[in-house]
Amino acid sequence: MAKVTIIGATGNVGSFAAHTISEIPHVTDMLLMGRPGREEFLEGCCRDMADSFAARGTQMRLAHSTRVADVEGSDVIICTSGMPRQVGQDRNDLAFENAKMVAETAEIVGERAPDALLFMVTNPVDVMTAVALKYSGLEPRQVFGLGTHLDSMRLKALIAEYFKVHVSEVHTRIIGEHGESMVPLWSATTIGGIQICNLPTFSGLPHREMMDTVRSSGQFIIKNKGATVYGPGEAIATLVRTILGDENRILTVSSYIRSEVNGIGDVCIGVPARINRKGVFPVPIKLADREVTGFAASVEKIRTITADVTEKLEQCR
Ligand SMILES: NC(=O)c1ccc[n+]([C@@H]2O[C@H](COP(=O)([O-])OP(=O)(O)OC[C@H]3O[C@@H](n4cnc5c(N)ncnc54)[C@H](O)[C@@H]3O)[C@@H](O)[C@H]2O)c1
Ligand SMILES: O=C(O)C[C@H](O)C(=O)O
Repeated sequence: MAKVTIIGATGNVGSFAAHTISEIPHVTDMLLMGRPGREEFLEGCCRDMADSFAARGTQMRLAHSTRVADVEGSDVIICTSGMPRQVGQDRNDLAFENAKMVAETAEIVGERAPDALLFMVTNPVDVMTAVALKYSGLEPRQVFGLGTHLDSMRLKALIAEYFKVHVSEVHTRIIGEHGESMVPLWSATTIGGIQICNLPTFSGLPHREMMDTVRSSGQFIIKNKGATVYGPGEAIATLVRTILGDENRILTVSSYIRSEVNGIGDVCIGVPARINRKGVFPVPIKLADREVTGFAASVEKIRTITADVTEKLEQCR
């Protein structure tokens, strides 16, 4: 039995995520939240969703609101509100504008729903996770972001296609920034449980091209259809299912690390974490030398942007 709130439910990602989450059996209540002035649109969303529930036989209480204070009683709060990037923009270009909204929202969430898990989707997601953690006052296990889970899914699909195997046979991870400096962990990539470097065909794998495709996927989709929706929506639902099912799966999300990755820490960034009903728990790992160099650079980049945004936020408060 759980209540899930989606802040930004009138947007592209929020509205599709609401629909995918409505298929999770643990969810008994869903609150769709939008900005003041969007009441009619939210009513329309609820009515439309109720029609789909009727077709599927889903039984769920559905409500809408434009007051963030109504998050009270939520088990999971997903923040998808904020500006998306336009063609040619980097996700980090959105940092300060979205941080203002995230800080304000997170403060209210911290006051009204101190036991909830706060799940950030808004970009740049690693920086927004840090801002949400700071301003909500919640514990690090309670605040996390979609991180490199979506990038890991994208890479997994490309590897499965290359080796002509089902995606469930592929385990792989991308860590670091959900952005240009992301780092693939080839050392942690397996197919059918066999390390990828022990497969003779590995030498022909177009690593660089695959990572170029993953890095540019968001931009490609935005250019062609305006927004990325289905991938993020399904990725969000996977995380919510993992939490509410208390599944203890290890997924790669943006989380506050102290020193879990080769002693590197004090940043919110994409890392493997065990996820259950209590929240998100980064798994201590030791990376190969080449991977550490890439990860350290990614951490440095995110730490610098986070510090800059936080300083600017403090100045305008
Ligand atoms: N982390 C990821 O993997 C991932 C994936 C997809 C999208 N995103 C991010 O999610 C966010 C939403 O993307 P979208 O395509 O749904 O955008 P969208 O424009 O369709 O929706 C944005 C929503 O946020 C609301 N909003 C915008 N500015 C706001 C503000 N200042 N205060 C309150 N609400 C505000 C809008 O009313 C709307 O409901 C973007 O930041 C986007 O980059 C992240
Ligand atoms: O690329 C974007 O801006 C949206 C999202 O982060 C994505 O990777 O799909």
